[in-house]
Amino acid sequence: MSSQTQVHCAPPQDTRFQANPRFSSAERDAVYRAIHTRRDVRGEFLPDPIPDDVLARVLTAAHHAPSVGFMQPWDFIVVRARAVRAKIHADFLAAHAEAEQMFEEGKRATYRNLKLEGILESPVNICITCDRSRHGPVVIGRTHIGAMDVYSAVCAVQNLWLAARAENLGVGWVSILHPPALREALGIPPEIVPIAYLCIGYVRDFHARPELEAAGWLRRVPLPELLHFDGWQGRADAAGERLVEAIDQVVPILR
Ligand SMILES: Cc1cc2c(cc1C)N(C[C@H](O)[C@H](O)[C@H](O)COP(=O)(O)O)c1[nH]c(=O)[nH]c(=O)c1N2
Repeated sequence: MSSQTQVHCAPPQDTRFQANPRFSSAERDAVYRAIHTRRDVRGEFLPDPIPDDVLARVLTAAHHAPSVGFMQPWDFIVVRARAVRAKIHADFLAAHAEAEQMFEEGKRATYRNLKLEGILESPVNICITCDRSRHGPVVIGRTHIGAMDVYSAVCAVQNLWLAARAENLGVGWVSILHPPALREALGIPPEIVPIAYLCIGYVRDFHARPELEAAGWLRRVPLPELLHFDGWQGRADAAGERLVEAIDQVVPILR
């Protein structure tokens, strides 16, 4: 990065980034609003450019994700060149046609008609990668579960996704790609793992519900169905029942 484009994201006098003050209820609600109104965006992108300061904040948010042993295994490939995006889009079309055949016959037409990427419509694509050998072979927290570095890179994806929502930017994750084609298009070295290919840009609209839910593909599973108490086979005691009742009272913002 050139010195002219240096980003000052959190100057010490800026109280927004002080560690200790408690969140006000308005700040808390803003965080939940970002979580509940974040959407996977495919077909709603506008071509408007993303200002550098906005993109800088979103990337800085991604870089401040948690990571195993503070490894920060990620890199960010910012893709604007249409020719590069066109290459990746061509691979998407090939993978998408293959994917269709993997579903049972009755679902193929529905799958074919789903919009599952915005590679060319969005002005910027970002590939987040994972350098599994960064800082050497032994990493605090990855000594016994080897995939922790990959999970860390996914945390960066989620930070980016939420920060983008707060900036009124849509993000769509495209994983219907052949990894070798992605590597080739972006010149990713063999030791680096591509984790997420993301389309990012301003949007006409954020859908109120996940598009796959609106299309009748899958529904959101009620949270109580996913709760287990004191073990996989555990049953709710009185405290568990109270928690389930409390969950029923949670009204996700704007839903
Ligand atoms: C790891 C991973 C991979 C993908 C996705 C997500 C994640 C987490 N999603 C987005 C996914 O379909 C979406 O998150 C869910 O449908 C829920 O919708 P909302 O994100 O809540 O709008 C996604 N969407 C899409 O249109 N094409 C894709 O290839 C992918 N791939």
